[in-house]
Amino acid sequence: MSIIDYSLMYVTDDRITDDNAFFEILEATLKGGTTIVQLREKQLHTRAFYHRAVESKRLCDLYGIPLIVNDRIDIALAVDAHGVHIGQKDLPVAMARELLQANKIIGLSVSNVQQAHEANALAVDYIGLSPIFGTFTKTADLDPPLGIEGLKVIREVSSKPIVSIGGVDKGNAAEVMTNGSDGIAVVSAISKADNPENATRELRKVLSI
Ligand SMILES: Cc1ncc(COP(=O)(O)OP(=O)(O)O)c(N)n1
Ligand SMILES: Cc1nc(C(=O)O)sc1CCOP(=O)(O)O
Ligand SMILES: [Mg+2]
Repeated sequence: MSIIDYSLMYVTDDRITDDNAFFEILEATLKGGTTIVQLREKQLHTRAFYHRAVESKRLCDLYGIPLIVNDRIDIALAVDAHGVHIGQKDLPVAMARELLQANKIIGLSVSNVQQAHEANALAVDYIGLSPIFGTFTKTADLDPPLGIEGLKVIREVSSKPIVSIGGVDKGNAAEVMTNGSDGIAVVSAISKADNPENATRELRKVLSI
């Protein structure tokens, strides 16, 4: 697989129930230059999730941008996505790697130093540092924010690319990058923007990409 650019990950917003609005925002951020997309659905039943995945893959392919699927390895395989993002309570990484080909991306959530150490020995392509700041987007099962100090500590420990998530926006993205992140993952900074395409361009500017 070609080198993946983790610098700006758009994580889709599962609060958007209307498909037209959902795909309008996805296409806008692709036009604006998002570098990777994570399809994240926590409420949809499998069939509806699959349909969103099929259309998301079509759009991402059109713009030449990799698509990964949150939690659901079956759906990632079904649509030939570029990979998955899994958490500490999802399938173990070793099993995920067995189910996926060696060239698929696996991202793993890391919320403390011990998990960062453990991830070094796992077949993961990047770690999702979660959360870096407070967020209103995800309320259940959220660890305490690590902050910039936590990011610095995990940067020292981790041999993997770090993608920071949680409350990241154009006001703090530069600080997140200069303190050890290889990329940012955002929901609201794009999905709640008046103009998601411009918001994506502004984030790119802040990231100097
Ligand atoms: C880039 C990135 N990092 C962390 C997460 C969180 O994943 P997880 O812990 O599995 O929680 P859910 O997203 O499934 O609620 C992520 N999605 N992306
Ligand atoms: C999907 C997700 N996971 C998180 C974690 O810390 O595990 S925070 C989060 C949502 C991030 O949304 P926003 O960019 O709107 O703050
Ligand atoms: Mg998960």
